[in-house]
Amino acid sequence: MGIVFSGLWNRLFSKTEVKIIIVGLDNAGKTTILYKLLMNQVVTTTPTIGSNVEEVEYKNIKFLMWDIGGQESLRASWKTYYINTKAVIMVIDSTDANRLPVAKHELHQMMESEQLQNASLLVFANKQDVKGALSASQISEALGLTHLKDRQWHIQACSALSGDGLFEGLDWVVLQIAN
Ligand SMILES: Nc1nc2c(ncn2[C@@H]2O[C@H](COP(=O)(O)OP(=O)(O)OP(=O)(O)O)[C@@H](O)[C@H]2O)c(=O)[nH]1
Ligand SMILES: [Mg+2]
Repeated sequence: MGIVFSGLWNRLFSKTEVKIIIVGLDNAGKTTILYKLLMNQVVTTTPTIGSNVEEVEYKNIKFLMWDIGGQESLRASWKTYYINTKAVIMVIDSTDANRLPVAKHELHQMMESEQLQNASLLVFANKQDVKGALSASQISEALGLTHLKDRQWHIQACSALSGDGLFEGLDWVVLQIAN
């Protein structure tokens, strides 16, 4: 049974490339997350101008992950990355309570896009290793996730430094894609 299932899984996904975009405000930890997923290493980052793109293979799925710069002046360009996106990963700095309203605004605006209508949404409540970080449920509340209409969404607490929570989040994306 397991062999039959994994054969089916391979046939479904082995040649497919699944596009993911990683968005969020500057300093949220997007680039750190991308390279932790890719290499299991914490890299030294500088603010992303434009984007980084990497292929991350997980559970026999090839994810094409676009990490997009989050500075204010770059946010208008996020929409140029939307086409064919299967999942959006929104990264939140859980220690940056002051800018949660800005993150909420960007998120809800993005979710109105026609091109993202069928995309699943994974929110990473990042930097959980920092004392005093807001919990995933506090972030969920602040972002108004329950108000999103017709959207498969999930919030996952994580730390890009330790890696805790990252693959749990990706497991949820895998399930959405399989469905
Ligand atoms: N303590 C802690 N620091 C983190 C974590 N993730 C990222 N950082 C730090 O946060 C800073 C910003 O990380 P980046 O990955 O460059 O942030 P970004 O979201 O890519 O930022 P932009 O490219 O400007 O949009 C860096 O100093 C990281 O080391 C985390 O989980 N915990
Ligand atoms: Mg970056």
